Amino acid sequence: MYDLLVVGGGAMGGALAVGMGGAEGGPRSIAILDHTPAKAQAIASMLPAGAAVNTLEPAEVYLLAVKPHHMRGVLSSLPVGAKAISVAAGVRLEQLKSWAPSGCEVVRAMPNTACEIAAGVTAICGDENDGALIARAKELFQLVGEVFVIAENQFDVVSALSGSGPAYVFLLIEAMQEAGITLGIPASVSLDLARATIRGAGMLADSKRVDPRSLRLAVTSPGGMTAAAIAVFEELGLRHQTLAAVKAAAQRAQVLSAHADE
Ligand SMILES: NC(=O)C1=CN([C@@H]2O[C@H](COP(=O)(O)OP(=O)(O)OC[C@H]3O[C@@H](n4cnc5c(N)ncnc54)[C@H](OP(=O)(O)O)[C@@H]3O)[C@@H](O)[C@H]2O)C=CC1
Ligand SMILES: O=C(O)[C@@H]1CCC=N1
Repeated sequence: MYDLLVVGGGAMGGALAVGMGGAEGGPRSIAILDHTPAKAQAIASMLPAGAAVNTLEPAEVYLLAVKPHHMRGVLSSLPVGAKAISVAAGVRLEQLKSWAPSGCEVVRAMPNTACEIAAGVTAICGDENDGALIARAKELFQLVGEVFVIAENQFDVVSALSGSGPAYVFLLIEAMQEAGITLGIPASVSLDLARATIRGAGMLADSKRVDPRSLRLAVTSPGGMTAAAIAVFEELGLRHQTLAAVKAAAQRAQVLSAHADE
């Protein structure tokens, strides 16, 4: 029996398998199942104890990392009594449980792709009577970053913040690079500057653990360059845009949930 079987060797399943498989004290054996065997094999080859499999072989825990509309098919094929963790956006516990065979336990997790390098953030939720599986999910996801156990009614907003969040930061890196290029900096230098700046700012915010506003003010000399830039961001509505974007992502979760039922 495998300690963990990851179904779906795409962006998220791959990141989790690589992150968990490479972590000290992680699952001793990880199997990966994907529609495309070569994808599963590529992931397995990166792990000390990884195997690509072609069917749902016995496993202590099944980590389901397929798209929301594939979740019903995968859950209904699980063995009776299986323990499963779904990372699908939007798809609710009630739906997941209704598709799984009898005696299965299912909880939800919302990781992000930084789990691949053990710098992820994962939210977990489950029903009260699934405490043991919630605890196991917590152990697994703590191998690859920070974990928050939250109520399911907060899951869509949390998913929109930390699940999708890396993409917002990558968009900012792209935008900073493009600004540099437009203003005369070579593309590679501009990208290196943007990337290193985001890394340093993230690390500083994380290590200081203070209100990010105070970190911002420390950069923003009155009447200086940064103040000129921040004034433009505020005038163009960065905060409003961010709220609208996070809201759009959270609302999309409801559509994904409805489509998963079809
Ligand atoms: N990407 C991210 O940052 C995050 C994603 N998620 C969630 O993770 C899930 C996966 O997303 P993501 O990794 O981006 O998607 P991908 O499309 O990259 O990966 C999904 C993989 O699963 C395969 N697959 C689908 N059905 C089966 C099946 N029955 N058996 C075996 N393999 C199957 C797909 O193959 P094929 O392409 O041939 O269908 C594909 O390779 C989604 O539910 C998403 O909501 C959650 C948090 C963050
Ligand atoms: O975009 C998506 O739907 C998934 C969920 C969070 C990140 N990626």
